[in-house]
Amino acid sequence: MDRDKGSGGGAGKAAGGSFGGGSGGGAGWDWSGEQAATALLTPAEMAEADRRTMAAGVSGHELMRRAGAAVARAAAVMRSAGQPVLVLCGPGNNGGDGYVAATLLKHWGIPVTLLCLGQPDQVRGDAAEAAAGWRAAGGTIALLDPVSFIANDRNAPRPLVVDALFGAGLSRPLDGAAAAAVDRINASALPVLAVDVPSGLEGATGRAAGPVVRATRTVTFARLKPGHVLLPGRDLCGETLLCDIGIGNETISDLQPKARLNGPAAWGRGLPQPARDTHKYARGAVLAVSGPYHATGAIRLAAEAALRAGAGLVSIACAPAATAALVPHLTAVMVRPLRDGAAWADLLAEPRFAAAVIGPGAGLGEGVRHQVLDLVAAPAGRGLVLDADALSAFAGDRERLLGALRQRSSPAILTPHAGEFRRLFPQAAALDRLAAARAAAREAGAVVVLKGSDTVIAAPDGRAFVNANAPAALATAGSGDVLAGLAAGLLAQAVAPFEAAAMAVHVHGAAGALAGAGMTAEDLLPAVPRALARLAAG
Ligand SMILES: NC(=O)C1=CN([C@@H]2O[C@H](COP(=O)(O)OP(=O)(O)OC[C@H]3O[C@@H](n4cnc5c(N)ncnc54)[C@H](O)[C@@H]3O)[C@@H](O)[C@H]2O)[C@@H](O)CC1
Ligand SMILES: [K+]
Repeated sequence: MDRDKGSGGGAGKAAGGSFGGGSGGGAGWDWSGEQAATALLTPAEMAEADRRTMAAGVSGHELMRRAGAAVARAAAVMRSAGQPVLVLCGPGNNGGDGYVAATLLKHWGIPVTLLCLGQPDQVRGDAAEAAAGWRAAGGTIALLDPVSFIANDRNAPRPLVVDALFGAGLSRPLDGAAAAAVDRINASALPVLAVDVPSGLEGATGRAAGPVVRATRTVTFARLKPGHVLLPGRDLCGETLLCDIGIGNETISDLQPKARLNGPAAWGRGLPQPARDTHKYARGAVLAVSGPYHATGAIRLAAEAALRAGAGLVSIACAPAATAALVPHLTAVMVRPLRDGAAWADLLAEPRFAAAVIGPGAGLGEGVRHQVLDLVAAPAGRGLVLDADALSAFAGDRERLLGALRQRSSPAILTPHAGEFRRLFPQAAALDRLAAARAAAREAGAVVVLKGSDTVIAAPDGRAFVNANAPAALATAGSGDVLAGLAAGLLAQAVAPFEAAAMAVHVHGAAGALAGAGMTAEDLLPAVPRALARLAAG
């Protein structure tokens, strides 16, 4: 199969490094178990998996046959009774899948029309063979005229559109006839089944630099790609169906992919469970640092979330003036008023605290910067979550924070939303979200949780989880404070920072789904134990 040609020159090279297979490509991630199913493959990695599968003896034609058959099955299920199917084929192997699907649908007695973008005699390799198969089955290939290919006539039958124009081989934004065709598809409001990715979408990033098909459903092969879960790609795909085309787990794990879909199957371990004979001191203590009197609510949310995540004890350190605002609203969480610098130093030196969280409601002054830097420099082994103001306070002095973070032996967790991220990592912010979080994590030597509906959790070595379980209702005041607290609570239980961050994000999303529409951050707190119970039950 002539795939290298259409893969933008990327075959054999993943963005940002060579494929694994021995030279430490994705060191630190075990791919031997069910985690292999959670890999998110870049189009370049997918093309390489395809090439290796072919080298192992499965022909390119056979791979295309399997992919096309999966598309045909999906189309047959999706169309309503009597509905015709309109298959739109592009010039590469994505179009090849379309020819195979059209041939099968015709065999099954389903009315199919096939239109081809560009000259059919320019189709090469396996796609040309698939086109020949379609012709041999009695099919005709007409040229796609972007102006007229979808009838305006309201009485004409409304077909199911199979979008096999461009897939993983997209090498530049769509323009000309391709762009016009995409615009026409989108304006038609017809149901669309996209092959691999909606045409125009970048599989590696979930972005589209030009026109892109808005699909109802997308069939993809072997593994999800980042573009299926990152926004806006996830929305443009509609419902995504993943189909096996016989690319083995071993082939994929040999590539040592650097991204996973976040969730229990991806972590390689479960959430921490208390031992039967444990006690509160053994479950890990969290130190949460409060802001001033008028801004104590945020740290209370974080502190209570840390307790619910399983920390044995949580103490909020605060200025004496803030005590009166905190105490009436707390029960299990303890309050530690700090009368002077000596008390702060004593607190930092207490070995009991396994993790700390600072930032929610903290304020932006030099005092906060000092507290943050003291915590960053705290004894090795203490986990640290920096959120909100703990990040924004360094907007004009970023190197001071990043330099200190890089000195840590165990990475801190940074949990910026897009605005905080831009302030701290202005250069990385121009990249796509996956690349941005990775660049920031590398620069800071920290785990970076770039928050959003498609939160990316990146480690300094380039590994990343992409999260997709967050309901829109999570975008509410105080929600991030709960997330920061969950991460601190997991760090306190000796979960490693990268996994703790990924678990916190997933639990946060699951709690949000349970709390439901109209929820507030307070509602998230009681939903956390319910989310944990569901996750524990599998
Ligand atoms: N494991 C795999 O890699 C498999 C891939 N398959 C299919 O093969 C597809 C990838 O095939 P290809 O690599 O041939 O790529 P595509 O079919 O996505 O597109 C490649 C062609 O489009 C042209 N092109 C790229 N961007 C363009 C633009 N903006 N405007 C106009 N022309 C443009 C290229 O020059 C090339 O001719 C996948 O998406 C999938 O559908 C399946 O057949 C099964 C297995
Ligand atoms: K497509």
